[in-house]
Amino acid sequence: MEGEEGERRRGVRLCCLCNQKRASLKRPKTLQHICRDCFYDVFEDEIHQVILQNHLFRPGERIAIGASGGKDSTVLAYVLSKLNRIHNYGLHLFLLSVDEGITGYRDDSLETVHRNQIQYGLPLHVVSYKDLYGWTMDDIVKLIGLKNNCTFCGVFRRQALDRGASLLKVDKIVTGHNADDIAETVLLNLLRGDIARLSRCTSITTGEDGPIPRCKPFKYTYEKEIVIYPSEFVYQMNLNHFVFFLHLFYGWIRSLTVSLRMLISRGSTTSPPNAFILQMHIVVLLASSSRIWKESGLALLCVKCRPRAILDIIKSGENFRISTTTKMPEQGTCERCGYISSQKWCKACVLLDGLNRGLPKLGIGRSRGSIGFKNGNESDGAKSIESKQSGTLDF
Ligand SMILES: Nc1ncnc2c1ncn2[C@@H]1O[C@H](COP(=O)(O)OP(=O)(O)OP(=O)(O)O)[C@@H](O)[C@H]1O
Repeated sequence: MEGEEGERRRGVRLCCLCNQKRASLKRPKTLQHICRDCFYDVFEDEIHQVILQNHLFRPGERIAIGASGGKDSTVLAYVLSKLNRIHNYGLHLFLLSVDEGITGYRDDSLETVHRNQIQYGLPLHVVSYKDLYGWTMDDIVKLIGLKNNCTFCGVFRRQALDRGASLLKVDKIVTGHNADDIAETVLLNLLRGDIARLSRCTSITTGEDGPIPRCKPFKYTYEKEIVIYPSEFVYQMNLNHFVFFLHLFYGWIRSLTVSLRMLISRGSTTSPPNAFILQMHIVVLLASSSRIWKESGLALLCVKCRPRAILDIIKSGENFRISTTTKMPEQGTCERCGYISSQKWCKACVLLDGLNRGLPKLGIGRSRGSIGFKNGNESDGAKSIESKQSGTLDF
């Protein structure tokens, strides 16, 4: 108490949650000035509440964490194993990584996943495009060139994660998609008029009718907070802060050089520069639509002053109601591999067929005209559920 009085007298701002310790950061989600301990507590507790309120898991379930080696999935693996331990969820957790075969990018991030396997004591399973499809992304880029290769990467990754998950016999897959990813996807789907995706991109659990459901425990977690959180590792492990930040700095420099290298060689579009280009496209699209600009674009840009903008966009996405007369794609299974598909062949099989026949562009773009709708009603306006990527949620 004396300490608190003393801090006050010295004009030090106290944490607005515990009112005892010195506030050391401004929380990006709420702009509250809080101390480090309270930040870690609220960060973890909010995710715990999201898991409980949405009944994401049941005791005894086997859960695969989609581990890309990036910040989101690394923090997800750490937080989920901690919550599982302290709240006795009773989950069996696994790390599942997809190696797309992108030299200088995925091989680097897989090193992180291998480190996480040891640090968190979680079993790791890696599935590769080379083993599953006979092609690496590097091979595909060589064949198809600079444009459109993200279609291959996205479609194959989605299916590869499902295939890896079924090998592990898991009940669910969790991914590190965060609130910013979801808000971005809502806006993209809105701008593209993609009703089918708009209706499901805000769901915390998707694919319940597919092979393995996918959950997003970070649905309401802000990316900026995920970036702040890792210093918890330092704190918990009593590591030397200098060494940690040196390591972090080294990581940034390394990803910057990889990004620049890929930008110069204009390699695979899964690279960070393309994510940046995509975001730039959104800004341009927002700028060209005055209404959206007013209602959400401006809010997005002013997210620093009005952090709720991200949650509001997610809420608007959740509140969308689809008219009952809108025809939605009919889900079935691929005649070739048995994967979910609204067409005769799933998108991965169409793409793979094109690659193997030396006609890689065969399956790119809308599937109209290539392989007809299963039930023959192609002209009804319903589009393939796997026909194109839309936002960061489709991977
Ligand atoms: N190669 C992969 N292997 C396994 N899971 C993946 C892979 N790529 C993406 N994911 C999953 O999808 C989520 C979102 O992927 P995205 O490509 O948008 O990366 P991100 O937003 O930078 O996330 P991260 O920081 O975890 O890489 C990741 O958090 C991860 O759970």
